Amino acid sequence: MSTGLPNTWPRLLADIGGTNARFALETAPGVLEDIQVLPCASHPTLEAAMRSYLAEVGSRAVAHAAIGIANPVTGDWVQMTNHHWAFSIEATRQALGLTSLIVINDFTALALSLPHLPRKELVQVGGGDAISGSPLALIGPGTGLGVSALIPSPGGYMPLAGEGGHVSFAPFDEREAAIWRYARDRHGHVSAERLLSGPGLVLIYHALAALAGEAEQDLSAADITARGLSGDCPRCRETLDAFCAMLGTAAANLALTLGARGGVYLGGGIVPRLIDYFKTSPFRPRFEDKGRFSAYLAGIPVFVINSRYPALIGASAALAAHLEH
Ligand SMILES: Nc1ncnc2c1ncn2[C@@H]1O[C@H](COP(=O)(O)OP(=O)(O)OP(=O)(O)O)[C@@H](O)[C@H]1O
Repeated sequence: MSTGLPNTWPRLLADIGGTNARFALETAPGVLEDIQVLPCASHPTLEAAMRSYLAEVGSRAVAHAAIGIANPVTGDWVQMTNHHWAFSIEATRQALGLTSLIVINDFTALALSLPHLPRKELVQVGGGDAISGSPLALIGPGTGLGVSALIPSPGGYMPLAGEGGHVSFAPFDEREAAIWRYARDRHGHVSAERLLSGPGLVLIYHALAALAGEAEQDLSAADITARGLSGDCPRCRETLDAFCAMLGTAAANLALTLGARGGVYLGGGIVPRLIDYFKTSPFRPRFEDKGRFSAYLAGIPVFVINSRYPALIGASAALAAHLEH
């Protein structure tokens, strides 16, 4: 059934993370204009942020909108995992006078963008060629840890809508077992996201400082990165090395689970900020350190997504598919 007026432009696209909300107007297929990034904390609700953006860009009539958001989307009521925004999709659609509003997980949106990203915006970190017709895995640390994939099907790629950031963290060696114990003593269940995220960088730093019997400093994730990369703080550097190694384990686990010989894509806001260091960090050796499956993993290319607004491109693809059916 047609959803009505599918060719009405502009369309409103949004990518809502735990820290930032990114908005754009799509004025023709794949053409994004007026991209703005608003801190989520500056607005009491998503609807208020959307209204503020639309007012800012001039109140052009928008009929269709798509949102990728950092939480599971299981029905009409949406509750963010790492921020307090919560809303009804239908009430928001009506309040904003939209004909259609679709809401999908932000990493489902990011997965949908993968076939559309220019090669020059992907930084390959090891491995061989992608095997066409195979699944593409996606994992990305930011405020949280997003996970998704594209699975080939006769009708094209199908995106996964899972919550793979919340699987249990799997320590690889004694140091990681000690970090796991430190985290479990404070938080109970230790998910992968607990350590592989911006807050996770801080937690790993605290754990390593405590294990070394050092007084920890009050450092943010960005501070740890800056000091680790500049060489000013060996414990910060150890934190980055541990973080990248743990991400290698998590990415390889995902690749094995999915048979992702089409490649593993790394999204989120953290890895692109570390990109030069990341290429020679413990990430890739750890990715391949999987016993009898080391050769299998050695062939899989890893691509760091170095695009500015990739999830908006995925939201555009999701909306186009929705309006065509
Ligand atoms: N230079 C840096 N190095 C490492 N981490 C950083 C740096 N700058 C910011 N961060 C962390 O990155 C996280 C924000 O990630 P991102 O830019 O992906 O935002 P987001 O899209 O709002 O997050 P998400 O989609 O995961 O909810 C925050 O936890 C922040 O502390």
